[in-house]
Amino acid sequence: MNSKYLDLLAQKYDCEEKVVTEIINLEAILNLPKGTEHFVSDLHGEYQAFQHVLRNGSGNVKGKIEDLYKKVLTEKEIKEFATLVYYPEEKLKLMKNDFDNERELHHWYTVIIERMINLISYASSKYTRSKLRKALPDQFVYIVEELLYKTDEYTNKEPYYTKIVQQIISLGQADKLIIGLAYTTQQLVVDHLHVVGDIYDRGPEPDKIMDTLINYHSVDIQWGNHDVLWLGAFAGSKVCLANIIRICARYDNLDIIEDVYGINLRPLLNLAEKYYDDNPAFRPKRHSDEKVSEEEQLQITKIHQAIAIIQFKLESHIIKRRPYFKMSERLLLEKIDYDRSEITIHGNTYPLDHTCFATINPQQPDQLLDEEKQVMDKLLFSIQQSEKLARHMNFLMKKGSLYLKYNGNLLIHGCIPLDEEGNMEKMVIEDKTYAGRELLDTFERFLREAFAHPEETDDLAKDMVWYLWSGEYSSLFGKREMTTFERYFIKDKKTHKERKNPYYHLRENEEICRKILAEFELNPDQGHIINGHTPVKEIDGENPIKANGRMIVIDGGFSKAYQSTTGIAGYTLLYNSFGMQLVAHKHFNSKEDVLINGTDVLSVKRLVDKELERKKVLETNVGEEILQEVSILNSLLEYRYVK
Ligand SMILES: O=P(O)(O)OC[C@H]1O[C@](O)(COP(=O)(O)O)[C@@H](O)[C@@H]1O
Ligand SMILES: [Mn+2]
Repeated sequence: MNSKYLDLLAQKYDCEEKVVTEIINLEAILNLPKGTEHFVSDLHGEYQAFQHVLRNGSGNVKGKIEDLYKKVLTEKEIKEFATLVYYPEEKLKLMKNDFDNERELHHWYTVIIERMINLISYASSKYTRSKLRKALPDQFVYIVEELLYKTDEYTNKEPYYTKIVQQIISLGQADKLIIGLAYTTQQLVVDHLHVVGDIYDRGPEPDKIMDTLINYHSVDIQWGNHDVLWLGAFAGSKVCLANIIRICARYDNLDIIEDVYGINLRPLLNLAEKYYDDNPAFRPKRHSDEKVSEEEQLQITKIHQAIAIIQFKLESHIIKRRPYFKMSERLLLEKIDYDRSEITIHGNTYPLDHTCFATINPQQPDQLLDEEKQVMDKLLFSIQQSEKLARHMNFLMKKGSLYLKYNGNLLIHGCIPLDEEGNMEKMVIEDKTYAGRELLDTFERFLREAFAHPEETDDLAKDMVWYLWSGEYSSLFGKREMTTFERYFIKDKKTHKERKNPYYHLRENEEICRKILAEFELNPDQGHIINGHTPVKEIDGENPIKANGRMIVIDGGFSKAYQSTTGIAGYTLLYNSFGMQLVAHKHFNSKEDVLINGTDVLSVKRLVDKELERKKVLETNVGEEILQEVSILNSLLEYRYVK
């Protein structure tokens, strides 16, 4: 090993004992049980529902409480305790109303603090003390450690501990301590979080999800098609930008653009007011619980049309300059007979409804008006200036990838494009042919290049991001063509259908899944493909565990817009040292409902895989890294200290 490097390392480990201690520490960690991984996907801006799943660790918190207290507490007490761990601030407020006097309250504090300490002790039993220390509330580390590690064999210390707890209470610190301990528990029950794509779009609060993830102790993200659309927009792709604004208008979420990310929509509104009117095809989808005034709805409807038409024009430019995208069938504006108000697609002619083509010149239908160009320039300028969006997008890049190999599993939002025979589909990009893993790596390279050059708007990397959103061989889209235009303007529902990539029926087949795992150099006997993107229609009896357990689909639809078709409100997956469990979540009503009624939304847990022997850190990705560190430290020991 390079001696310069070892010299540098020796500055940190400046005596033999330090190196030896670290080696012993790392070796010990390798033999601990593997930490619990938590998989979620398709959050689609549903911050509240996501918070709940995160806070209860997909049922893990309640499970641990039950292990400890099933025999001593009633079901109601267990529910109350669990709710206190999920939402400590709010639940404390509610609980405190129940006590008639201070004495009763103090007694309750004493009991609860002891239970919480027990719970933490249990939940942290597979971690090192140092890891636990990092998870403890800063201001109480010393006190909590005293309480945690009390060995009271000789009962000498009993009064000492009782005194500590009483002091905390009488000094008015009990609430703070309980809140801190609740968050520590939440952190301990899940070691690492995987977000298998689609944080953005449809729901109202993707920004809050991003803030939560930024503050989360350990997370990775596999980008979803909606996430790359946002990345593309921020990175300079105008067509991606038009798309995100269109989707926000469609779902009545323009305040995300305007208020949350501070992007000025005034120029777009002015354009929209000038050329558009009311149009039933473009009215926003209402949030069930919110009322939009008629005036506001009309404004959104106009913006929605203005940005959709800009999007269709811009798409046409990309399709023309990238013939190898093979999307000429999507040059829809050119397939319109503007006099007859008809369109011919795939050889069939359909009447057009609810048209809004005031800015389109039939001779050159994809030409943007100067006003439209200016609006897009201003929007792009504004979006690239947004500090908050910059923070969120940089994090998405830093923690994200198109797919991830983690502890033997393949995590991917969309699909691996396949043909009907199950072969990896090929795509030619600038005269080179790619397929399978290589195609995905190429897509990711383009995305990173696009992000690194926000000043470019029309280069291949930028166009590629849009291809990832809607191209036939995109691993994120997974469908043959996106029929947005048809859904706005053509009645015939046949034209709305988006044909899925054969992957989506072939993934039921174990051999196919094994082949995909092998393509990614993963062990097909042990690995799983963990997929998001397509809602599992449990209502129709669809099983999220496919291909003899090799394939697990965890998009059950956090997205409210999709819950009526799925029948549930999302799947999540837990993978601990004993194996993998799939958790189905029922519809999440509200935080208030949980607080008052203790209704936990998760329902059935299903076993996916059981480990024959408890899995250790040694057998994980983290274990691999630790082994490398140990090897480096051994080199240092030899080079520097062993004479
Ligand atoms: O329901 P909407 O808003 O029309 O969106 C439909 C579009 O969303 C997509 O399903 C992509 O979003 P998902 O990744 O959530 O499936 C497209 O295939 C489709 O064109
Ligand atoms: Mn998706």
